[in-house]
Amino acid sequence: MEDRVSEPKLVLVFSGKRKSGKDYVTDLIQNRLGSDVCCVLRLSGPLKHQYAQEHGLDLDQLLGPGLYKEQYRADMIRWGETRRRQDPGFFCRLATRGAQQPVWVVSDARRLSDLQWFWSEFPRQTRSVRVQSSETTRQQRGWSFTAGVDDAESECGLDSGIEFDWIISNEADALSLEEQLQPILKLAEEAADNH
Ligand SMILES: Nc1ncnc2c1ncn2[C@@H]1O[C@H](COP(=O)(O)OP(=O)(O)O)[C@@H](O)[C@H]1O
Ligand SMILES: C[C@@](O)(CCOP(=O)(O)OP(=O)(O)O)CC(=O)O
Repeated sequence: MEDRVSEPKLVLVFSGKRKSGKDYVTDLIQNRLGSDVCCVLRLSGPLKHQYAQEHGLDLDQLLGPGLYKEQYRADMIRWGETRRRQDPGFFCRLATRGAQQPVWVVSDARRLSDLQWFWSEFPRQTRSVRVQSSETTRQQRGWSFTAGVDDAESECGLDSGIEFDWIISNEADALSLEEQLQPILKLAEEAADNH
């Protein structure tokens, strides 16, 4: 267990394919709860930070949504996997260090080891959420299949074998996100009230 000033009351661990809308949905949750109550934690944050430093790259561009990140994605995946093999909780620990809000929203779990780390560190508080969109919708948002990325563990590691606590369908013709997120927001508000 880490040395922490305070433990989170609720940890919502999100996963989903590229352009399924993980950032969109997790930002929406944070906007609804407010940044005093809820922080969005990205496991890719410390990964990109360290990768940029070691390779002399522009961190801001790696953190952004543009093509720059995509040029380095396959190599970042390989680099991150080497790190995770030595220590599966490495990026989880770095990403959660210093988080003080009662509700943590982790926007980008990709592998079973990511989820296992949260289940093991915060067994009572952790809930898993999957964001799903069709390939057509993801294509409309700019996705196209890239070998070495979309067929790798980084994108497929949580495709099967997990019973997610919630599955959110992020599609124009699905129930509105407001409605789908209602039980999650209710749980988060209760967790924050008991803080
Ligand atoms: N429900 C939605 N309504 C409008 N735009 C959306 C919606 N979901 C996702 N998007 C847009 O699609 C793009 C990809 O979403 P993003 O959250 O970045 O995906 P991911 O983090 O899963 O790769 C972004 O430009 C985002 O604003
Ligand atoms: C090397 C990565 O961490 C890059 C992740 O970058 P983002 O989290 O920005 O990706 P998307 O939101 O899916 O576009 C992937 C990994 O395997 O760890």
